[in-house]
Amino acid sequence: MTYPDQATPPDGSLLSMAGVGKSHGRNRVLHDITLEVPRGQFVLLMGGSGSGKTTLVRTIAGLERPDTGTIALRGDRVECRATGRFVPPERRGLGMVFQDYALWPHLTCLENIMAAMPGRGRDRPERARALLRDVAMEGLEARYPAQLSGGQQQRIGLARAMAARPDLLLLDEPLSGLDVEVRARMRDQIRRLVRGSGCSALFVTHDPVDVWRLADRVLVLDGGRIVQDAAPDGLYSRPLSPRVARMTGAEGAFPVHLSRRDAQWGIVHGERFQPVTPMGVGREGPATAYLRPEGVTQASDGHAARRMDVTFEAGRWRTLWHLPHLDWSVYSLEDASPPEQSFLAFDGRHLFVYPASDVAQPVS
Ligand SMILES: Nc1ncnc2c1ncn2[C@@H]1O[C@H](COP(=O)(O)OP(=O)(O)OP(=O)(O)O)[C@@H](O)[C@H]1O
Repeated sequence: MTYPDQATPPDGSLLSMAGVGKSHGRNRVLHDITLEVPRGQFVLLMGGSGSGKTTLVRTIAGLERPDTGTIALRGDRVECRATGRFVPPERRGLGMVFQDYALWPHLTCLENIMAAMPGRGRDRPERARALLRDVAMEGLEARYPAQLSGGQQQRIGLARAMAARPDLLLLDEPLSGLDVEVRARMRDQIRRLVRGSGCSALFVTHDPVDVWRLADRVLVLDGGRIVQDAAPDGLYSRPLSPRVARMTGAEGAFPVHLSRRDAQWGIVHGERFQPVTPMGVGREGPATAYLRPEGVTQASDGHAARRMDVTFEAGRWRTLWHLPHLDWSVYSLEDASPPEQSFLAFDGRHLFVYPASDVAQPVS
């Protein structure tokens, strides 16, 4: 879909992209990206390495120009290849936080934040201090960037991005490179700041935890195309590709034969008909299955299984089982320490079946 050149984008959209395409030489990096982001929405952008996430964010920022299509912010065109219209990054009213977002080295933390505030209002130091408090950096206002840890620099980068009161914040892997604890804290701060300000965010990440903690909506990019656009619960209940299944905790890939019985899809294991959730497979035949631990329970009429490994995680036993007659290795989550031998049953709502050729690449 593309809008006629002078047409107004749909009402209420903060960001509107239509038919945006981009190539680097012969490498097509973005294909016909068409997207609306309303005000106040937190959008996650996920996808494998090289899927085009950074390029997409950079075209919205105006740091890179697409070859085709239009981009509008607040209803105004900022990029239109057909007319040549181009609004430079500094006039797009966006906040940006990138993984290696450089702070001005010769300015203190407080000065870095104040320098990003438009106008000359007398309340600037006070507002800058409030932002420092928001990112838990009070007391460090006189420090220079070189005197800060990576996580602290990233927090100042976030405060600086918010200083101009943007209505759209672009974040390109702002948490990568931070250790787990700092990452969790920073994630909470981003959530609080973005929610508190009412701005929209477009957040690039490889970390599935971000989906559950931050997103209103998730866009999955593959080969420069948006292949899934869903709320987190939709992503969980209907992962459209093996990659997304893996992002939501499923393991595979098990070769299976998909069958249909009484209008129900399933796989046949000996005498048993195991219901499944078919994803993009419309006929019987060879297929590939992915299973989530939430769909595995011990049951006396289940498949014989041998415990291979067990770890205690967040109050539960995450157990790896081997099922010899299926030759599947699957995880379960147990409330009590599991026995060495047991029987396992599967819940078809967590057992996803894809065309045989679809096998997930690593998530990152
Ligand atoms: N300046 C450039 N010149 C040539 N090719 C480029 C350039 N920038 C990006 N690419 C290519 O475009 C594709 C998409 O890159 P991009 O950085 O947008 O992916 P990504 O999804 O952000 O990846 P990652 O998760 O690894 O950061 C890749 O194949 C990359 O090699």
